[in-house]
Amino acid sequence: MNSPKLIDPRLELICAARHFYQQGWMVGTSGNLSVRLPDHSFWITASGQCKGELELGDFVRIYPNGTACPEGSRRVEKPSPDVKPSAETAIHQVLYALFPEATSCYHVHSVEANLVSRFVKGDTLPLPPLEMLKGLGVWEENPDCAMSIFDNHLQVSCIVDEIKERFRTSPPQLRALLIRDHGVTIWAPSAKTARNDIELVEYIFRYMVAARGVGVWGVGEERD
Ligand SMILES: CSCCC(=O)C(=O)COP(=O)(O)O
Ligand SMILES: [Zn+2]
Repeated sequence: MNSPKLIDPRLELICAARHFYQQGWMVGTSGNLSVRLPDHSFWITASGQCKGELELGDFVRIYPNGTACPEGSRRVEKPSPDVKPSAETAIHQVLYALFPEATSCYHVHSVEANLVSRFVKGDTLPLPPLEMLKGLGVWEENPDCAMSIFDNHLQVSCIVDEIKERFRTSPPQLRALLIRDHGVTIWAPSAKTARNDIELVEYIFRYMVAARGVGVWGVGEERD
């Protein structure tokens, strides 16, 4: 009997990135995706790669102490010295640390995410009570649901510190956060769920932008 073939988890990230690129959510080199392995290391997209054309060599494996696998070791998982992990690796790291059930973390940049991030000044974005929220685990009649928003900072470590601080004291309603004028990040228990969740949150953002355009009242605005 043949033993089942192990599928390289980077392949799923390559497919997801190509799909998001085609949607216009990972234009150019924007966004980053990671997948966590049973040993708690994770593969993350290398910095500055075109996300529509990723190959197996465009990933870096980060180990629990936060370092990439050392070159020259038997497990060379940094394809060459000039390949650097995503500049936003620390965001993936903090989310994996805060949410141990997460095995995938996806971050994309869409026009709609940036528009809705300006609908409010505060640190949460109320979401319209759409049926789609059920796909994100919100099973309530007329749900009062909001997504956490963080300010964008040039220093990624500042964004990380704010995520750590806020989520430690008040866990988010959804497995998602929005960085203002930047993009959304989701974390999920599987790659399949992560891809689904990105699609759903982007649908909700699109709806919110369209609803504003046709004057639907009160959608995604701060409540009094
Ligand atoms: C043009 S994208 C600017 C950096 C960023 O926000 C991003 O998501 C991609 O950075 P990476 O280092 O992961 O390529
Ligand atoms: Zn980004």
